[in-house]
Amino acid sequence: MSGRAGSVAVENRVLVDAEFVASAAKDVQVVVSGCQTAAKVIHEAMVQQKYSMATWSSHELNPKNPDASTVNWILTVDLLNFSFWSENFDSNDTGSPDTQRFAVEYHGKQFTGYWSLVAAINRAVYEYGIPITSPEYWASDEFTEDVLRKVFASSTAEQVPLFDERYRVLKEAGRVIQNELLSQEQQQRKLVSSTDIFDTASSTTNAFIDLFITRADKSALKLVELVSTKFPSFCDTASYHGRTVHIMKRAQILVADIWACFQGKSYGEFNDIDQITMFADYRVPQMLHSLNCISYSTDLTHHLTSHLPLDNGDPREVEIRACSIWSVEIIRREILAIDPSAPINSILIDYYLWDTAKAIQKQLGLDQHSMIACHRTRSVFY
Ligand SMILES: Nc1nc2c(c(CN[C@H]3C=C[C@H](O)[C@@H]3O)cn2[C@@H]2O[C@H](COP(=O)(O)O)[C@@H](O)[C@H]2O)c(=O)[nH]1
Repeated sequence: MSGRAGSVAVENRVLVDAEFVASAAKDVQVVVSGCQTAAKVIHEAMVQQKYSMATWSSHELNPKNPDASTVNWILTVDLLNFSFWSENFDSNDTGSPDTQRFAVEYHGKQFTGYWSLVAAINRAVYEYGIPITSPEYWASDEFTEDVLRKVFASSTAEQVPLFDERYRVLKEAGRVIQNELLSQEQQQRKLVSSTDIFDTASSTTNAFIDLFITRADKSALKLVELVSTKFPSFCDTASYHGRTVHIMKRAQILVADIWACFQGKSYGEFNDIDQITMFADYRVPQMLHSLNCISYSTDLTHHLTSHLPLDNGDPREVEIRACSIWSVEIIRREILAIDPSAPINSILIDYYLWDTAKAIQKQLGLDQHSMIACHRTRSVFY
């Protein structure tokens, strides 16, 4: 499977590798019959709910009238979009701040999980006046651990997981963008005979747009490749059976969030967006398992229900993530077989499954008996 991007075909490594792992997996199986059944249910629900890329902006905390600065907002969120599950609190994964799991108070409400991150970013920008979405700020001496501690100030006993890694990821991203700007200016200087006509004042505000989105030339796969090559924290791969497999969860959701936020136009225009796969996090696999799209071995089931940790890169963790990607690909193909004109892709199927899992958590207060526990991997990749 390859995306046709501009003149050069960019191979869809994530999908090729997901199929490879699914065919070799021992502890996780993709249940094709379950995917076919789920495809009908998901398709009908998405039609009924009018679920589309516009749903992204309907979320309370997501930006409504996007402009160039919104790209930096999305970049910030998706650089930090990892590992919100609680080690010692909320063992039934209810998502409630009453369990004292990490929570952020914003606009008089408590947000946990992924939404605690978005609330923290919005609170920093709009209430604290901290320019936390500026790559120039990340690279500056003003941005210290104490500032980030204020950004992630918790309203419960638990602090944000992986605080040190979050600080390192932003600092690293600031340096990457600064270095990219520098080398671009040096190249441009070489091209210009005399520097007096060359405007050296480069704006880092739009640096990510100029250095990455523009260079990707409307190819989603190219943009995934660019960010995962330049930003180590986006380079989400694993070694499985001696082969490097590409998962690229945050690089792909970064592209998807830009596409959805700008509704496929402006900075969100990509000619191969349908090549982006499901985002291999820890929440959607739980939903796919409950829909019988993937199944776990007895040993793995016991491991998860016992809340035992699973290392990033453990073959079982790679199988959960890759089989989830492959099962959503089968669901996508099944929906298009039912309705070839359905305006869906793996992004929207994923968003729908994630939003639905969160709605179930909120309504039922997820307990171990209704859905299998999420796998517990501490990682900056998801
Ligand atoms: N596969 C997939 N994973 C996603 C998302 C999102 C947020 N997207 C929302 C924004 C706009 C869209 O409409 C979605 O509503 C976060 N995550 C991941 O989940 C985990 C957090 O879970 P919990 O601790 O329970 O909140 C963590 O790994 C995080 O990286 C998604 O959409 N798909």
